[in-house]
Amino acid sequence: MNSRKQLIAGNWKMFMNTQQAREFALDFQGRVADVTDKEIVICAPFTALHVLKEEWEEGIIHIGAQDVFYQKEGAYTGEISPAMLVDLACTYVIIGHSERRGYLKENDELIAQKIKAALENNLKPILCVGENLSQREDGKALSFVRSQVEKDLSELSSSDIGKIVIAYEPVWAIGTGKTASPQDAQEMCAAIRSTLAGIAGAAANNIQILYGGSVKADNIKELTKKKDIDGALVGGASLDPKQFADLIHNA
Ligand SMILES: O=C(CO)COP(=O)(O)O
Repeated sequence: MNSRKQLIAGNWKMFMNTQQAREFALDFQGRVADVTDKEIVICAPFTALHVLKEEWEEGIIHIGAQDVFYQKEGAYTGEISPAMLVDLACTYVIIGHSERRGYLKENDELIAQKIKAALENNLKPILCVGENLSQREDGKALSFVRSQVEKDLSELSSSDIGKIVIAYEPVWAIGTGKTASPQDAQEMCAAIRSTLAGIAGAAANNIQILYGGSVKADNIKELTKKKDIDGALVGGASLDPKQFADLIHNA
């Protein structure tokens, strides 16, 4: 038996200005007010976080950011510290998304530092891992993702590893309408769990592992039915309150 609750997180990426965020916030909260068996998170752009704090701070919807820096404060132009996110009522933060690894050249060492800093400030990291298409076609997906997990968690104690969330997001499935098959997604999430067990022991059993990549209201159920898939990290389908609420209800 495990104590894993389903977690459905939206990643708004670089969408939603403050007015759109407010309209979403007001509409969405009523649509999911009945959801008690799942955790719901919206990871908004930094510029919209204060709006979600104003609308949701007392509610059931958790607020998250999409990145964080690893220093407490200082001369780091353009960066945002973990404490600044806590000040904006964030409890989650996405770290190591493939778009940042790709466009911003973030490497495993930097990602490991960010995870450690987030945990020191009681922010729950959602660590994103996943292979690209050529790694999948070459049969290297499992070994690549396993090594990402090991490197990105290398700075952490076993008890800290127990506090994180992992999102398996195959790069080729993001924003493409191509979802990994439930079998392939399950195989990878099980491999991630066994890697976690290797480094953190029994804590691995309670770590939420999400799938991400073209998740929609009509394909979520077949994914979350799988034993090691504990929810989803959702991009495009989290931008519309009705669509995202339907997805959560179907999960
Ligand atoms: O990258 C993702 C979430 O972090 C997935 O995006 P899509 O759901 O738009 O494919």
